[in-house]
Amino acid sequence: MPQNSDLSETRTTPEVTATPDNGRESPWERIRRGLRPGQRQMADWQGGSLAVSAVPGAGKSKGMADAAALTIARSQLNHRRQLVVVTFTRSAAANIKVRIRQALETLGLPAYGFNVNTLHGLALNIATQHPEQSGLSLEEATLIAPNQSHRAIAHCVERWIAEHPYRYQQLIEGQSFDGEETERLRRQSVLRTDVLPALAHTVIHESKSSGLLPEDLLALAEASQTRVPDDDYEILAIAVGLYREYQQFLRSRQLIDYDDMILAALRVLREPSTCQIWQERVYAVFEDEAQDSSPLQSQLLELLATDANNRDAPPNLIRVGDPNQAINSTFTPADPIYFRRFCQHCESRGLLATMDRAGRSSPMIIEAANFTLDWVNEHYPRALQGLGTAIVEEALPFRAQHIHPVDPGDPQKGANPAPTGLGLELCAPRDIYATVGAIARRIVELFSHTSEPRSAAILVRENRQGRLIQEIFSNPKAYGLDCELLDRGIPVYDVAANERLSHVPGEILALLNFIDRPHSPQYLKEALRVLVKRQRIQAQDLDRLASRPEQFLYPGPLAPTQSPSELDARGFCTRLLDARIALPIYQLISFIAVELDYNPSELATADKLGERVSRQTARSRSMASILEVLNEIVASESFEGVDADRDTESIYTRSGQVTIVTMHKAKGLDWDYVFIPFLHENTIPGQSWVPPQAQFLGEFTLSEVARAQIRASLHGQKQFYSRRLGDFDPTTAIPSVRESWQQAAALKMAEEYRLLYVAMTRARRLLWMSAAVQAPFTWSKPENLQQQKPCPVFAALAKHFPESVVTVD
Ligand SMILES: Nc1ncnc2c1ncn2[C@@H]1O[C@H](COP(=O)(O)OP(=O)(O)OP(=O)(O)O)[C@@H](O)[C@H]1O
Repeated sequence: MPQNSDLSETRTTPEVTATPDNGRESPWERIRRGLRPGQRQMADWQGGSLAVSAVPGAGKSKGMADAAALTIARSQLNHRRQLVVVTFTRSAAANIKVRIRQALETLGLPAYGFNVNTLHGLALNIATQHPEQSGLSLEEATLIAPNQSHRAIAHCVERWIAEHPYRYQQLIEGQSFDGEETERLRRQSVLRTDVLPALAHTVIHESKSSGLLPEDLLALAEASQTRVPDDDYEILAIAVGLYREYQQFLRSRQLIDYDDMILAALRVLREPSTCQIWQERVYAVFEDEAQDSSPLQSQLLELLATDANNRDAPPNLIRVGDPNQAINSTFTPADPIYFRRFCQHCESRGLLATMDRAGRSSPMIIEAANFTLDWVNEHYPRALQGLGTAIVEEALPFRAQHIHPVDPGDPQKGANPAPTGLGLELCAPRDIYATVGAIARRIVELFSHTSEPRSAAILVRENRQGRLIQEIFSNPKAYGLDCELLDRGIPVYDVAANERLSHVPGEILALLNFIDRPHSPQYLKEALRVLVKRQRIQAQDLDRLASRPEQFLYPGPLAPTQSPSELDARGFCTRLLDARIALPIYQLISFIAVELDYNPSELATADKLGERVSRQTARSRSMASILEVLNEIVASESFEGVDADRDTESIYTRSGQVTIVTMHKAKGLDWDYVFIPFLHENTIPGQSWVPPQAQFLGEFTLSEVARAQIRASLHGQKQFYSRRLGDFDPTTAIPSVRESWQQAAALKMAEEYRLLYVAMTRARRLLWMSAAVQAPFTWSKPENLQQQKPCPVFAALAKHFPESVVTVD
């Protein structure tokens, strides 16, 4: 058990366990009695490691906050010795801080002895307090969060191409190549702007977040050369080159990324003297949303939670999470396998608490969620055929953990509320437009039959679906619908539309880059992408256009005739280039904003951006300085971030309102009525596919194969959850390209099903789900309807709960 050392300030211990003599219940007991069994296990924790595997709505934050307050009281924590609570987002951190304060107040204690942080906030704190050990000084370094089109990635791709002409040529030749010049240019464009940036982005993040240096990746690449016979391109060797170039670029520009911050904090903790200071300062660590942590982050927490005076003892660490709500594993290295293994490890020592009671939803909704989990786990192994039983078991989409309604006498008021309507309603409208009409009618019905405050949300898989719903709601007559949602004064809050403002600087930068260097295939393609996204030009083969900028923009008399959509795109691009000559440089931003058909708030954002750029470039107003400032704005992020003070949760879940939000963003929230439309097989679970323009490389994508190979190799390490991580063994099994692609497909499928599960478990009183008979093949062309198969789980639910199937017009 952790020891208290050097307490210069002491707290008055509340009545910790006993009932006071007067027979009245102590505040301590009151808090403890108000907890559910799994929450109580957390509250009674007195040291060592504990895994808490919770179901949706089980009360993870409530349990953690109360357990934190009781621990602070019991161990008399103070400013010098603290409990560190780690959450995934800033808003969750703010939320839990308030709850801990409230619980301490109930105990009659002042609000200190704890520190709530996000993982990155914590790492930054550690790293900047010891700049010599961490090698990190924020005064000199700039923090970046590179995405695939970030200049750091573009730079490393260009450098790699220059340094590796032979490998690059091999990629251009792909599976077969007849040497035709236009095709060569097209392939170059695809490699430069899509394939290699995606590979770089995936591999760098995956490796860095797992503590793998370029040398480690090189060892893996060398091992794979002898073991993976179908790897013609030696994908991991390419990845090593990209990773090295990226690191070099960051060093030369004094840039750091988020993984560097964790690594910097780890450097501090690897230094015995500073490690001692931190370990003495930290009494224990409580981690929320543990399923979303990367291996390196877990390593940091374990080190921090280790008792300075007894380093061989298990770390004083509670990790709370729900492996079934892991929905970041295909775009971050946070694979749910790590938290599951931690749970197994603790379970074998009797140190696993399970929070499987949840009061959020009506029993019918709980039944539907449990059914989904079982159905998917049962049918999913087919997707993993040929991968070996051990992998299949660990890679099942869900931990076999059912949600149970709360016990009688549960402290949560109104737990497991009575259902509204059927509780679960499933329907198959004739098409997507009829779907939106049916949702609108049902919402009007639901809101007009109650005077109670009720909230509703429509959860979509992607923003384009949300945009269409909003469009139909605003103008139902144009779609032949009679929908009175807005007439009734029911407000609709479209989360994506309100967040679109954050895209403004990036879009403007893309167009300015093109105006500055129109002959760069990369900048031309980025600009065309923005124009397609903003629906200013039609979707078309952008690589073909971008591979010969000169010919596309200024075709000579012998050039092939351009199609109407190409002509349109060209017209747009040349207009932008003319503006460069016709307008003063400082007016270009406003000009672009108008050309992109921004709405009033986007225009205002662009104006504000223009002002800032103009202020920062007052001394030398050249295109180069404008681009530099804009790049800085787009690329750098500060911790005191944009949304820090906005209580988005309460905006999203306001009663009387309908919120349109993606399933990803809905995580952690709940509504009385939840609508999940457009459940088709081609979106959930969808399919792994290779974009047609990249098929010359083969029937797989390089980035997904590399990710699967790195992960398989990491997962082979049995001690993965442990502090002894670091002895990376590249000789563990590396799957072939074919197997890796299959594993990538399985990972995606599992994640899609977990996403659906997260969406379903947001509902309190009514869960309405639908799969229209006619739906688009792709949501970039929603008007192209065709018969679509429902998502297999939807079909299974309809079969299993026939009484929930309703018909709509
Ligand atoms: N012991 C309890 N007493 C009273 N209310 C509780 C208790 N435990 C949980 N609740 C309530 O249950 C609801 C769900 O809790 P919470 O949001 O913490 O769940 P969660 O586990 O984080 O859910 P999810 O993982 O689905 O986001 C909250 O309204 C919370 O106040």
